[in-house]
Amino acid sequence: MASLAASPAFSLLKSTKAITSSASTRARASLLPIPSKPTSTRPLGFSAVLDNSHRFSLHVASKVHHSARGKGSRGVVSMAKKSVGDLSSAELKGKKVFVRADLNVPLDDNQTITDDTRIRAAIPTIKYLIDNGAKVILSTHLGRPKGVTPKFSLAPLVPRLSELLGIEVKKADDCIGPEVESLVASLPEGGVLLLENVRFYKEEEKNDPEFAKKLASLADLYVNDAFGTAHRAHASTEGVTKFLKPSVAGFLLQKELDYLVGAVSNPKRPFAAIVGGSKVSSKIGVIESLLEKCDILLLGGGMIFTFYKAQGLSVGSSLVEEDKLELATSLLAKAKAKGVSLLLPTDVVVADKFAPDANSKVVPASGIEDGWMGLDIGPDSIKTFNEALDTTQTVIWNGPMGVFEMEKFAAGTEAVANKLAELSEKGVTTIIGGGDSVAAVEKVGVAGVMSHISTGGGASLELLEGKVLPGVIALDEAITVTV
Ligand SMILES: Nc1ncnc2c1ncn2[C@@H]1O[C@H](COP(=O)(O)OP(=O)(O)OP(=O)(O)O)[C@@H](O)[C@H]1O
Ligand SMILES: O=C(O)[C@H](O)COP(=O)(O)O
Repeated sequence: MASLAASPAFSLLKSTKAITSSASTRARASLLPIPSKPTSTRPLGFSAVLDNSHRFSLHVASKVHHSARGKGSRGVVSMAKKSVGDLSSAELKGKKVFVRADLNVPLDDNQTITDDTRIRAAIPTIKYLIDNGAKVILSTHLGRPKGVTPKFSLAPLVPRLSELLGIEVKKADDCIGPEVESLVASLPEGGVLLLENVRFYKEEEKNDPEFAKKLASLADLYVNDAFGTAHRAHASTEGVTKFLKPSVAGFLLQKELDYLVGAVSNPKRPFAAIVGGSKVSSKIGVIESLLEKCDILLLGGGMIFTFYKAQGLSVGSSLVEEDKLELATSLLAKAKAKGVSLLLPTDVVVADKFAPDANSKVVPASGIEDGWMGLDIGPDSIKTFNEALDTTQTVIWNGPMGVFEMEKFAAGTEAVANKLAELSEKGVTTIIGGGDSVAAVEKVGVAGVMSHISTGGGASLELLEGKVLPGVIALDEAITVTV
């Protein structure tokens, strides 16, 4: 951490506070005290805790009504989302269950699935329903079609789904209407019918109530397991819940919430966040939200040059968002005020052009010359990041450290992937928050050892920003009261 570490600016960024000092405060802050007299006017707010069984609970402050309690008494009303696992065999046997999954998988020009992660992730919920004698009506979107578009048909998904489920999955050519209704009527217990791409109807994305009602009319109850689409208020993710009860969360949705909300809001500490990617502008919300929760924040990727420039360093022709210099300064100040140890890379790999065959060299953060652009973090930074990560118990990662698509600039991203794999094997909770970081851990071949890899890009970013997802909030609550 040679030059930058020695600079006054850098030392200001380092926390002087013991890393664990705020842990208990933060844990307490995530509990809602039961008020001493009845109230219906508490401010709107959300917080999340993991209970002893590691189950995510969403606390909806605005909806809490309590009877009088003695002054000073504390308790928690847990409004966890009801899960498909809460439904017994008796409640499921013979029932038609509308399952919204996110099977929006990449297909190549031959209509071959190039990554089946999302299909595999949807299997536990479907299997649970099959094993309990339900009739599964499976729905998803694929791509962003404008009307009926053959290349976005779900037909290529059927063989893989059938193989993974070990049964012959039937497919409908539509997602509503008489043909679908008759296929549903002939569905046996334990059978699966895949409806055609729900986005073939523009009413889906418009969250049209009449369309939602038609989808709902096919089934007796609703399971949302489409985490990747939970940030969309669409007919099959949100509208349908108004017509189908119960409406519950699938196992994948539950797991995503457990990690991206539960483990992040109430982490084993020290808790580090690693944020990279191209631009600071697309990660402002995530950084601000994580600054409230983490002990260590490591920044990498193209966004670091905006931070460098804000500190008066030369950045050559590196990616810089000129209109975000003040924001970068304020984020650094915020980290300091919050006692978060924020580490910026102290050296970078620079290139003379944005190309795989560019000339490259390693320079200190303060040594980027005109005509050169930073495309990866350097070896000193990797070492310092690794040392910081060695102290942690929970790590969340979103966004690559460099232009990892080009071999010459992939070392920083691959080093983080390998470090997280090593930590995960030692029992540290490691969460990969979607997007390109997922591609990076897959490229390095360490995806299997991470505690959690999110199946949602936009949805995981929104959750990490602290937003409430429409597809989640619409589901039934399983209210438990703990005093
Ligand atoms: N120093 C850099 N200069 C320019 N681009 C960079 C740099 N470092 C990383 N990138 C690019 O940033 C892109 C990823 O940024 P993005 O903000 O989209 O991250 P993400 O959140 O992981 O991805 P997604 O948008 O898919 O969720 C990669 O394509 C990578 O090549
Ligand atoms: O791939 C995704 O992020 C989800 O399937 C959501 O797709 P969308 O961005 O087209 O809504």
